[in-house]
Formats: sequence, structure tokens, C-alpha cells
Amino acid sequence: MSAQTDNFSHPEFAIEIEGLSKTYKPSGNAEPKVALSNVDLKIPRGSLFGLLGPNGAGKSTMINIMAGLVIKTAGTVKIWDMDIDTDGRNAKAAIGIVPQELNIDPFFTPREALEIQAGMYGVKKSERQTEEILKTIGLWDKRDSYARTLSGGMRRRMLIGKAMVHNPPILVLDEPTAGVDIELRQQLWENVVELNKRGTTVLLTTHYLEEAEELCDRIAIINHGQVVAHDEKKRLLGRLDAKTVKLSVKESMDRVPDTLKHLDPAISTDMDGLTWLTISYRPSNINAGDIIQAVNAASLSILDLTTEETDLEDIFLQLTSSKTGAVDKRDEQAA
Ligand SMILES: Nc1ncnc2c1ncn2[C@@H]1O[C@H](COP(=O)(O)OP(=O)(O)OP(=O)(O)O)[C@@H](O)[C@H]1O
Repeated sequence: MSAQTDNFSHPEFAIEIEGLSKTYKPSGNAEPKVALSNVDLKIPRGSLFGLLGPNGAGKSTMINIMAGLVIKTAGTVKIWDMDIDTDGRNAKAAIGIVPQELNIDPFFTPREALEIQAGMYGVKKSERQTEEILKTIGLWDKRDSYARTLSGGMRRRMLIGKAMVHNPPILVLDEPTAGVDIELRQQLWENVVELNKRGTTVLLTTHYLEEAEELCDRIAIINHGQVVAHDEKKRLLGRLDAKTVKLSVKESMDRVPDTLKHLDPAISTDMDGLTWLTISYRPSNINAGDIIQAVNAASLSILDLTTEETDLEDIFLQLTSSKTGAVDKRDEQAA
């Protein structure tokens, strides 16, 4: 099924957040809790956007503000170009939220659950797309089975289906594969990618770095209520200026040759007795070719070579390890 874009315009950004802050009021003697602090975030229409962050970073607060469940302290939020303050009803209609908890009534079948949800959203019977949605989420065969007989992955898909009944152009999935086993996770990923291909803008929050790395085309990392990075996935991965090259050499060695000292290699010997040089370098300063040349120039014969790329985990750790959450907005204009 295609996202309902007919009744909506085609804004450049599916979601536009500016200066968004949320401070939870204290209960008792507790301190007020700043959950979001001056967040700017633009989510392009059509993207499969990953919002990553450690526990307590502010992801759920952001989603709950979009859903109208939490009242923001300051800032503006536009959903499909509609301000949640001045056009809340329409803004809400443009978004379907798949909650984290598997709160499904066990005595309804997928077909019934979708029909009831459509009724709650005031979708006329003639306009309901229950069959199409059930086919899209791969539950057509199970349409008349009680939810209690469905697997965790199927229930999760049923929740996605429920979020789609009013045909919103944006789907927000809060930790969609939490507690779902690896095989079903793969199925769900395929489902989400398919929805995105058909035009739905998808925003997902996740703890699983590999999920964001595999699925998302854009990623924002949030920490301590601030966006610490936001970029296309490719650029984000290319951003950490660090790579490692490992070379095995024919010669055995107990100290670093003088001509290689500037590369600061670590020397190790593997189980087969081969000598390995591990060299970390900054691609912006030197390339692997120069390193190989230097090793050859030190009269060492290279037998084998591997390089280690930066992955999202390196970036995530680098950006979220600081206590204050250093704000790095270098590439935000790319949004
Ligand atoms: N109702 C509330 N009252 C007070 N503080 C809250 C409330 N809800 C959330 N917080 C606090 O605000 C901060 C952000 O929480 P939030 O749930 O948005 O983070 P999160 O990134 O979604 O984390 P998680 O992945 O664990 O759900 C946390 O420090 C949390 O303890």
C-alpha cells in the first residue's frame, strides 16, 4: 500500500523540530529533569531515519511530544508542515506511532484490531484498507487468529498495522525490535524497508546500532537531551577520522624500526608465529598506500593486510561517552 499522500502536501521535511526543550517538573523535593534541551532536527520526507541514543537520552520524550502525549516546555514541532500547537489535529493525523510495549488485546484477531483502530480514528468503512494493510505487514494468513496465538514478531507487526489504519505518511517506531529474536527482527526490518520504499517516511528509535546501520539512510544521535550528531549514514560513518591497518610481515621483530616510529605501530605475534604490525592512522593525514610504502622502505616484506573500518559503534561511543554530551552540529545544515 502507498502512504496517503493524496490528502497531504509534499513538504521537504516530514518532521521539523526547532528549539525543542522539555523539562519535567519535579515531584516532591526532586530536581527538575531536563529531558530535551534546544533540539533542532529536520527529518526529510521519504527518509528512513534512525534516532539513536543511550537510555534516558530523550528519545521517548521527543516521540511523545510528537504524539501529543507530553507537553513540551519550549520550541516548535511541525509534522508534515503542520504545527502541533496550531494545527494539532491534522498534525496528529499525519503520524502513526508504533509504541514500544506490546499492548495488544489478546482476544482480538488482527483483522478486528485494525477495524477497531480505524473506527477510533474515524476512518469511514468504505475508506478502510484493512485487507491491504494486513497483506503489507504479512498477517493476511493470520487475519482471523486471536492475537494471543501470534508470535512476538507477528504482534509487533500487528502494532505497525494498527499505526497505519489512518494511512499516515509518517510512521514512528519506538524500539521496533526490542525483545524480538534475530530471525523475526530480520523480517521486521524487511517490512519496514518495504514500507519506506513505498513512500512512507519512517522514524525509528533503536538501541541496536546494527539496526540503524543496516536500515537507516539518515541517523541522529541524541545524548543528554541534545542532538550530538545528525547526518546521512554514509557521511556519519565516514566522519570518524580513524582507521586501522594490520600488516603481517615475513621478518620477526622485537622493536619498531626507526623509519616506522612516526607511525607508532604495535607489534604482535599470532599463533602461527607471524609478526603483525597494527597501525592506527587518520585518513585525513595519511593513506594506507603511504603506510605500505613506509613498511616496504623499512625492508619488511608484507605477507598479508587487513583494514578495519569505523562502524557506528565507534561513532556512537565517541559522541556519547562525554558526560555533558559535547554538541557537534557540524553537519546539521546537511539536513
Ligand atoms: N514523566 C517524567 N518525569 C520525570 N522525568 C522523566 C519523565 N519521563 C522521562 N523522564 C526523564 O527524562 C529523561 C529522558 O527520558 P526519555 O524516556 O525521553 O529517554 P529515552 O531516550 O527514551 O530513554 P529509553 O531508551 O530508556 O526509553 C530521563 O532522564 C528520564 O528519567
